[in-house]
This record gives sequence, C-alpha cells and structure tokens, in this order.
Amino acid sequence: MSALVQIQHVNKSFKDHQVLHDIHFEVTEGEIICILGESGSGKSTLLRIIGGLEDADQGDVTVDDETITGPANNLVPGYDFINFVTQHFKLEQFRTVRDNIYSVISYYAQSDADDRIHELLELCKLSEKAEAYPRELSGGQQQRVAIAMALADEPFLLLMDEPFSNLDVNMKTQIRGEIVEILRKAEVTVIFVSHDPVDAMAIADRVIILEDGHIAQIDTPQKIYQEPTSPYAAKFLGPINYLKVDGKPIGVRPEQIKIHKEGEHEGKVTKCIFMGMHYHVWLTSDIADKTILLYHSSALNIGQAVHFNLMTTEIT
Ligand SMILES: Nc1ncnc2c1ncn2[C@@H]1O[C@H](COP(=O)(O)OP(=O)(O)OP(=O)(O)O)[C@@H](O)[C@H]1O
Repeated sequence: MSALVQIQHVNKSFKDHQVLHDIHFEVTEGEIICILGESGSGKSTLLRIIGGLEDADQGDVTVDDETITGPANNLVPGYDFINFVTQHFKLEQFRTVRDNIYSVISYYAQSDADDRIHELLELCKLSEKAEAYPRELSGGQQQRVAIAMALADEPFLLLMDEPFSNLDVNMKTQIRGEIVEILRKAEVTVIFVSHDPVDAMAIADRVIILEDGHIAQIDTPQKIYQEPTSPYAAKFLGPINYLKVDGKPIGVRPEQIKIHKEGEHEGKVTKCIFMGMHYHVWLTSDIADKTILLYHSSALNIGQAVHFNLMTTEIT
C-alpha cells in the first residue's frame, strides 16, 4: 500500500514557543492513526496543519501527492478531500437525518445524492432513523450522523479531534466500537487525536506518541504497550511499575507480575481493592522504590507477605 499522507520535518511555533519539532511520518491508505499525548503536547496543532487549517513554519505535508498549505496561502482554508470531525459536531436541529447528510452533498445530481445517502444510512445503521430529527436520537446515533456527514462526499482523509471525549463513559465503549466498524467498512484513512490510551488501543493501527511537540514513538499499540522506548510512552498506554532486578532498572506491567508461593521475589501487601474482574493489589518490595501494582484473582490481607514472579519482556 502506498503512503497517502506524508508529513516531512514539520516545525511550528506560536511566538517564541515551539510546539512542534521536526514531525516526520507517513500514513498508508486505509490506516487509522491515533496521535496520543498530554494536553498541550501539540496534537491539535499537528492535526490542523495536516488539514490545511494552520500554517507550518517549516516542513511539508502532502495528501495523495497534493501539497497541503494553510490559511496564509488559501483564501478559504481546508481541502474538499479532507474532512474534519470534532467533539462539537453540529447537526442541524430542524433537518432530518437524511437532510443533514444531504446538506453536505446537495451539489450532487439528485439520484447520486439519494444513492449515497442510502449507502451511508446503511453503513451507519441509521436507515430506520432517516426521517428523525437530531433531538429524537441518542448520543451514539447523533455521533453516527456526524460520521455519515463527514464521509458523505467521500474524502480521502478524515481528521478527528477528540471524537469520543464528549461521550458518556458508560456508552463510550459501545459507541467507539460502532464508529470504528463504520470507518473500517468505509476504508477511509483516518488520523485522530486523543488523550485516552483506550481509544488508541481500541481503534488505531498505529499510534504516534507526542511528547512536548516531539514524536516519542510511532508503532502499533501492541508494540508500544510491550516495548515502549521511553517512560513517557510506557505510561501512556497503561500503568507500569519501575523495578530494579539484578541492578538493572526495568518497567513491568501489573499483569506481568504473578503471585506464587515459590515466587522469586518477596513483597508485603499494602492495599487491596476489588475491581470486579480482579483485585488491584499494591506491594512494597526490596526491588522497587515505590509500591508495586499487580492484578490478582482473590483478596489479600493488608500486611500479608507474598512471593511473586515477573513474567516480563523488559521495558526499559
Ligand atoms: N493559536 C494559538 N496561539 C498561540 N498558542 C497556541 C495556539 N494554538 C495552540 N497554542 C499553544 O500550542 C500548544 C499546543 O496546543 P495544542 O492545542 O496543539 O495541544 P493539544 O495537545 O491538542 O492539547 P489539548 O489536548 O489540551 O487540546 C499549547 O501550549 C497551546 O497553548
């Protein structure tokens, strides 16, 4: 597969504050990429530069071999083959679902527009809601209308800024699952920004960890989880313990620590909390400066002495 998006050595400052440093990566057609980083790390600025809504100071962005330039070079910033979805998507309240989608492609010949709307309603599982108004829809259904609208004119690239951050926590998993299914079926290339590692792991083919405007790591979620190249990248995808074994510092995920009566290392339980599927257990041990977190299938007593093994590939 060829690279649809190429970002080459992009730098960006606001006054004397450099927010992006030599950003360089490619996105293959059909890939879903998540840009993950702390607040202020430069995620939205990077997304806006890719979409032509912000000027880079240096560097190049191309999408399908077309050079993307920002507002300094375009009277109307943005490109018709790149669509944005944000958490604040706006549906027209006095238009039905069908008419909201139609508003994006009203310049199509009527029969083409009707066919496309039919396809999108099916894809986004909204066929039965075609004549409903936004106020008659659930949050997830409204989100799917926003996605249908973003896909309507068949963009090459979809840019999504924190698309799931406004969702109710209880509904987030389901809605996120529905959206990713739609995006996969549509075979659209997606770059989305999030600060939530679960979004990244549940959706992305590859994750870009942005630290203070620098790319800390780009890889699959699995690889970053198992082999992070820095403590910043490691902590972003989930809790991690830093231990010292044979004089060597290593990072170990909680699920890589197994309590066993003949375990190699010793510890003492300081806290144990029931979490549904398992207990979160905290231990003190000679091999760690801070308490160690692990998951265990049954309750342990505070003060109880335990032995444990590390089932690790090392995370340094
Ligand atoms: N138009 C602007 N003018 C001046 N500074 C800006 C502008 N836009 C962003 N910044 C600054 O650039 C830095 C990066 O902002 P950006 O919004 O890209 O970060 P982010 O990672 O998306 O953060 P968040 O997760 O909070 O949205 C921040 O320090 C922000 O204050």
